[in-house]
Amino acid sequence: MSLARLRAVPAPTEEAQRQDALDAYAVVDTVSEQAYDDLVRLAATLCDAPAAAISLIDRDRQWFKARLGLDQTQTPRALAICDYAIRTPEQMLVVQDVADDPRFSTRVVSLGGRPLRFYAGMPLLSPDGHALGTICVLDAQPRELRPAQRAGLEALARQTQHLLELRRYALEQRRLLNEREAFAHRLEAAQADLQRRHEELKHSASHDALTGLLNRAALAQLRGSPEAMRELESAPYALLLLDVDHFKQVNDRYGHLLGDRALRAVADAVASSVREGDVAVRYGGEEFLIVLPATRLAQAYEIAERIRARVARSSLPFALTVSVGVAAGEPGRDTPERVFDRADQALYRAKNLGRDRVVADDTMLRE
Ligand SMILES: Nc1nc2c(ncn2[C@@H]2O[C@H](COP(=O)(O)OP(=O)(O)OP(=O)(O)O)[C@@H](O)[C@H]2O)c(=O)[nH]1
Repeated sequence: MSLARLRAVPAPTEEAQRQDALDAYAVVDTVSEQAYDDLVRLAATLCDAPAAAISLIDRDRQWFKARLGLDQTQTPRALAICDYAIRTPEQMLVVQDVADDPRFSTRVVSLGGRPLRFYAGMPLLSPDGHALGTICVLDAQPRELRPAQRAGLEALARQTQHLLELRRYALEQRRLLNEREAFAHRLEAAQADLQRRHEELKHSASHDALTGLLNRAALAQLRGSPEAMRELESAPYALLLLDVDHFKQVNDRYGHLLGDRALRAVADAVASSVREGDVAVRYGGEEFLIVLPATRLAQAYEIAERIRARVARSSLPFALTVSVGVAAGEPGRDTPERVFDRADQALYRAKNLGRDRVVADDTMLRE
């Protein structure tokens, strides 16, 4: 081989691809591993050499993944004979006497304090032919390799390549696994987000945005559910129909924002006065319907009074009052619509009697 060919420096793009190939193994600067150490020991024994190494040619240095009889863990690339070896990737580089060869300095590596004289390195290739480094044997005296030793060193180079491939395969598997896990997490998060949006949508379809109480659609759904109606009509129940007094004036005098605040105050008074299982609905603009299952008229009247008193005490910059009509239903006797009509008539009377009051329907007592 000519000197010129040995000196040929790889083109920058070729070198960049070679470096990428080496980086794909993520092996430089990793801890020592028994499998690589064993290959180096085998190389030294086979070639009857005091030193051997698996050398990887990194950007500006050679780094030894495994070494035997060598003092350094790495050297500058410019001093690395292995860097020459990888420029002829398909063949072994043998330097019988480094001291006789003007290309190399004997100070490149030191073998137990003695200068290097003999070098034989077989390039390690990636599957697409990029030379990553070498497996090499070294000696402090000039010499040659027997053909069987050359063949053995070539075989060990192939074994080193297999080891490196296994490493890359394991890394790739881990990367795919991580990717799959990340994807599964993203999917889970997206599903949770979808579920949350679904719940939000379901909530907003059945709740009034201003007050947080149920809306008319939810009431219609309740009315349409035979199961819910059976449950309601299994015991005496009551309905409250509540209307804010002179609410138009509130809006006109104080504006819609304060009007909205007043509606929220009424809703709060309602929500804090009913039990779990009661159904509070914003029925119209300033009208509320409260369904009280298993409740008799007198008890319902008390609840209505409590709501009325709480509204009157709410902290608003103006006085706010409500009128409430109360009616009760007997199972098997009154339809909910009939009870509703009675509550509505009671509310009408409350308004006519001067507002800010609760009026109970007494037709049941009279009938
Ligand atoms: N701020 C606000 N006002 C509303 C809302 N919904 C309905 N209103 C107003 O509520 C008022 C209801 O007025 P009316 O039905 O005339 O009754 P009122 O003024 O309360 O009088 P009485 O019921 O007879 O005491 C109207 O002015 C509506 O514009 C709302 O969501 N926010």
